[in-house]
Amino acid sequence: MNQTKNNKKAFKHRSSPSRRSSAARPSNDDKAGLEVRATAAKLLAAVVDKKISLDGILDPVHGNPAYKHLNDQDRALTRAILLSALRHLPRIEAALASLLESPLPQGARPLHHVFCVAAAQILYLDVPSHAVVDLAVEQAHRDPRNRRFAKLVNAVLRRLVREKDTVLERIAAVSPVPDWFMERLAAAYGPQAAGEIAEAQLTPPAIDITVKSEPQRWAEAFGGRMLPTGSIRLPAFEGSVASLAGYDQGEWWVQDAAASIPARLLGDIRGRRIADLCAAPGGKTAQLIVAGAQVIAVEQSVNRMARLKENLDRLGLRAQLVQGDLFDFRPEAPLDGVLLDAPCSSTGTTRRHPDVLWTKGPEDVAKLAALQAKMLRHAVTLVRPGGLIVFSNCSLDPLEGEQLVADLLAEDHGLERVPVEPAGWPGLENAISSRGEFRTTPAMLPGEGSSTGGMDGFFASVLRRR
Ligand SMILES: C[S@@+](CC[C@H](N)C(=O)[O-])C[C@H]1O[C@@H](n2cnc3c(N)ncnc32)[C@H](O)[C@@H]1O
Repeated sequence: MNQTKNNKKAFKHRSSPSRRSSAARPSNDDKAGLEVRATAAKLLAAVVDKKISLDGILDPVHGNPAYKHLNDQDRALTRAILLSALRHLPRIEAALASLLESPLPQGARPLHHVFCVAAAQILYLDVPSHAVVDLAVEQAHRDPRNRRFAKLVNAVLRRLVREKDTVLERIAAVSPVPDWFMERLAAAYGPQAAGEIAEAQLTPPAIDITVKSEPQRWAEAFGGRMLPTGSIRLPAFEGSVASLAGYDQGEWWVQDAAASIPARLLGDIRGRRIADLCAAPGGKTAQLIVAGAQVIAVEQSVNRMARLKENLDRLGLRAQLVQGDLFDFRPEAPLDGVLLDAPCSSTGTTRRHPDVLWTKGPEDVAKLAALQAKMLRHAVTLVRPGGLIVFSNCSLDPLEGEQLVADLLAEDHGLERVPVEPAGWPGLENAISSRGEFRTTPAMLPGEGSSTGGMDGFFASVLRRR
């Protein structure tokens, strides 16, 4: 009750930095901390309010200037705060709402983001809580839009620190994903599985790699876990993957276990002419080349094609590179197979890209599904009779997967589905549907010992041209 009174007063209170004692002012050491928090709040606003993708904002070359200006350590902290805030946003908002007597004034979005950035650290990150509160209060003081709420920030966040355990218990029942996404998950997978998928997306993913050869030897060398799918799951480590053994020598590449399956569904492709129609950054192109195919990699984006080329160069692999729109791509002769790993809503990758759920909505799913259907109809025309088409993407939505393929088959393009055979992967028994399609979710693949479980949500279907 006392707290409530304080909050009420704090709404009315106005203070200016000049009225505060010098002891309350931040030291030089805190300046970097303040810059990190201010940048995190600004970037959270860009994602949530302006629907800008986090990958674009955090791009080391083309990204947000305030972020690029930070040193490596501060960038890492900013990124960790943002990922945590976005992963847990509905629960953070519920926690704050339970401590505020009345909702923040309309239009107080900058204040909302200051609160969310601080609460993400207090509830979910290993950062000293008193420092988080002090920095948030100072941050509020420094922004004319938030200055009059500085006391409220102080009161609410101190209470959050004191009551952290009870608050965490209280918000555990709050759905961790936005309503639109939970509704779609529940409609597709049923309420229980939808809840499990939503919870699974809260766990940051482990790093999986695909090796050119000798997976068992590499698994032992890294102390990693050999996954039933053939990928190696690395143990937790600090630092960059580029510093690990075999990276410079091009022995392996980073690729989620689920993402490594679609290319393999083309079967024995030694000597076959295969086009990878949406190729960059090239994880699946590399798999097709290593499997012995003559590969044509088609990619529309100039920047992403440059990245694909860099990746193949590092791996010492060669493909014919075609930079351009796949709708303009016509091979000289019909192909033996195509892989269409189409651009999608990416809702299967929310463990690493939690911003997706805040930057995209049901209308994007529908738009992307329509584009994918158009791409798939074109892809079909590129293969010879008897040739295979693998259609895949990392969406969890049937509109971009099961439904899309069923609609295409109903149109009759002279196509038949080739059922994917159950592979007998322990822990992944449900990854092949009764229709013979590959479907994973982040809730699949249990953890083992200290090795994290989970995998990206992926869909893949194999079609044959009659
Ligand atoms: C899901 S990503 C592909 C990932 C890739 N297959 C891999 O495993 O590394 C989709 C790619 O399709 C590309 N793309 C989108 N529209 C395209 C089009 N009309 N023609 C060719 N590429 C396109 C995007 O630029 C993006 O790189």
